[in-house]
Amino acid sequence: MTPSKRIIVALDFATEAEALALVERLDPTGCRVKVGKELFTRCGPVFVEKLQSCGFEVFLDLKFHDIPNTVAGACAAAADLGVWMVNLHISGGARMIEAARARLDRMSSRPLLIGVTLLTSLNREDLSAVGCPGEPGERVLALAALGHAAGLDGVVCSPLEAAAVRAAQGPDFRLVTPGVRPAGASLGDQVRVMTPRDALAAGADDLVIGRPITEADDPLAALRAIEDSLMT
Ligand SMILES: O=C(O)c1cc(=O)[nH]c(=O)n1[C@@H]1O[C@H](COP(=O)(O)O)[C@@H](O)[C@H]1O
Repeated sequence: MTPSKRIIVALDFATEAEALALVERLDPTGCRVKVGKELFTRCGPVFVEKLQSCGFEVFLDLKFHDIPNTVAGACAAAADLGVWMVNLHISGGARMIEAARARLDRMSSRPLLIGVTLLTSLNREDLSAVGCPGEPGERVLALAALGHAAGLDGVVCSPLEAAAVRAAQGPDFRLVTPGVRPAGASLGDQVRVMTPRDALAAGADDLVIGRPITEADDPLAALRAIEDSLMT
């Protein structure tokens, strides 16, 4: 796989027109795209199908978190939609993940099932405030282990935790990392971040990148600059 195919462009737009304006300039053989809560709530499955008909592999990022039966059904719906990757929150527990995986395994083809460990917008203080004292890295490692044992194909984590998760979970466990910022780029609400190049070096398989591309004056040039930074 070329380094550029490692990039998943987060289509966090308010309208289909804005998303399409960028997507029409992207090469589906060079990157993947992510549809998250905002765009999916506005445009729904029809927009995902439109992306797929243009040749894009779609990461459906709805971060399911509910009782096992409900999450299993939602994952089956994602599989029916034909998406490449779907995610859930590992904090929903082992039985929720096992139910999702079991339902997907009964289907003729299924998306990669990925679990969110700890949102990249959270730091130690945020964790403590919601009753989970301790280091973010420790919590990520524990959740990744739980998720792997319950049947996940991989996890979403910050690139800061990628090397430790890779060491603990082995080479075949997929590491999807948002919290990626080119040197000097605005962090926005992200807290646990690394540059694209450092994230890859730390062992990330997929780099999820949104605003550094979508909010750039020239999004395509921003994407190309990130791709170039991965080659050098
Ligand atoms: O699951 C995700 O994709 C995700 C998990 C996480 O912990 N942090 C995180 O930022 N994301 C998503 O990754 C994208 C990052 O976007 P930017 O911060 O604009 O690069 C957003 O669409 C988030 O919803």
